[in-house]
Amino acid sequence: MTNDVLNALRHDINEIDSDLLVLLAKRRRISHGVVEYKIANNKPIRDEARELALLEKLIGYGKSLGLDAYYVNNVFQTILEDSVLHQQAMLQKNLNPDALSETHRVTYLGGQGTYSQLACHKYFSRRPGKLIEIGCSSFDEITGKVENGQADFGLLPIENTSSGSINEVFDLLQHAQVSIVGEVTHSVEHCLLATPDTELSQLTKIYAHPQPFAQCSRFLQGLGDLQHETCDSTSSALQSALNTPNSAAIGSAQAGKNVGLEVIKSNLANQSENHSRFIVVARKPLQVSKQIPTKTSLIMATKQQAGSLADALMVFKQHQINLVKLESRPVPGNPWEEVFYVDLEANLADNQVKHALEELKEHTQYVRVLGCYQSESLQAVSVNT
Ligand SMILES: O=C(O)C(=O)C[C@]1(C(=O)O)C=C[C@@H](O)C=C1
Repeated sequence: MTNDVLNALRHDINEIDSDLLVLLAKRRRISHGVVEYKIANNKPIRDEARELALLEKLIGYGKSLGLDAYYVNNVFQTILEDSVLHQQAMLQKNLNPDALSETHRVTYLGGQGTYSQLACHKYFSRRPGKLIEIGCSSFDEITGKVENGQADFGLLPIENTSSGSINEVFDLLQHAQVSIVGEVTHSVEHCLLATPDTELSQLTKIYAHPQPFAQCSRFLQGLGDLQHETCDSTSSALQSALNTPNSAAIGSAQAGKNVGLEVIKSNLANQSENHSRFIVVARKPLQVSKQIPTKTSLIMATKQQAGSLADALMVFKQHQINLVKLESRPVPGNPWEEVFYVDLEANLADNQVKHALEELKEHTQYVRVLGCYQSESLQAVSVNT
């Protein structure tokens, strides 16, 4: 094949890709039209029966065109997720017109190319308005900036599929004067990044934030006796690797590229599916529409007596509220006392949640609502392929 033939084929591919983008943008605009109908008629945003019917039809049609079911299903699940999340964000904007203004000042850990920045872009891409980003060097600084009004929103990583809960953030939520107003999940693809021409065998030191160190522990054990230096953020780890010969940092390929570091090894995480969930915090709580899946997060301290946690949890069962997370953390200054973080699959405005919170007071020393927000962990409909 000559170069000209290759160029002609690439030209055709480029044209098809552009056409696909035009169609995707058109589909999204039509989906925005549907949300107006759903607002006016008080219908749930998600229609799983419609999604299933759509996927089955598309998979069948795809087969007739020689496209396999797995491929068609994956492509359209992504399109549907985008459509649902956009519709939900529009609904929320409609319900809280003042909360999302023309510009959002958002603060997160680190800077360019960090996972926090990628998650921030993902979350705010669905919310119209200009984004002003403020990098911070600690979680305390993030909530501090939201509390004192220097930022409208803060983004905090709360859990990861490899390393579990991020305790520092749970502890911060005990006293920070902020409300959880959103969540976003982002896939984390850890790479070992070093200056050009550095070989794995030459490394003597690795820089990273404690979270990537924990999430890549198996890979790091396999490297033997290298020095590990923990950094405040991935951004500072990258800077250190840039300035120290025979060293590397752990971060995303994009973060490395931004500062001139190259990937010398990828897929470092213990689990191949490595995702982090971030919460979005603001000074004031938001209202969440009953037309979308919602989470309510609480913090509670049970009484110091036998069975009090079980009694507290029974309250949720009696009110048929699904509990999706339960985390315990020690109370600073009170050794052996624990507080519990609870995520409920429910809306604070629901009567059963109001009643449950009232009853919970009998079984706890205190309960505080941390926030009620749109749940972005969508469960894809399952299709027989
Ligand atoms: O058909 C609808 O009700 C839509 O809102 C559109 C759409 C889609 O993008 O195809 C989006 C969300 C629903 O869960 C189902 C389908």
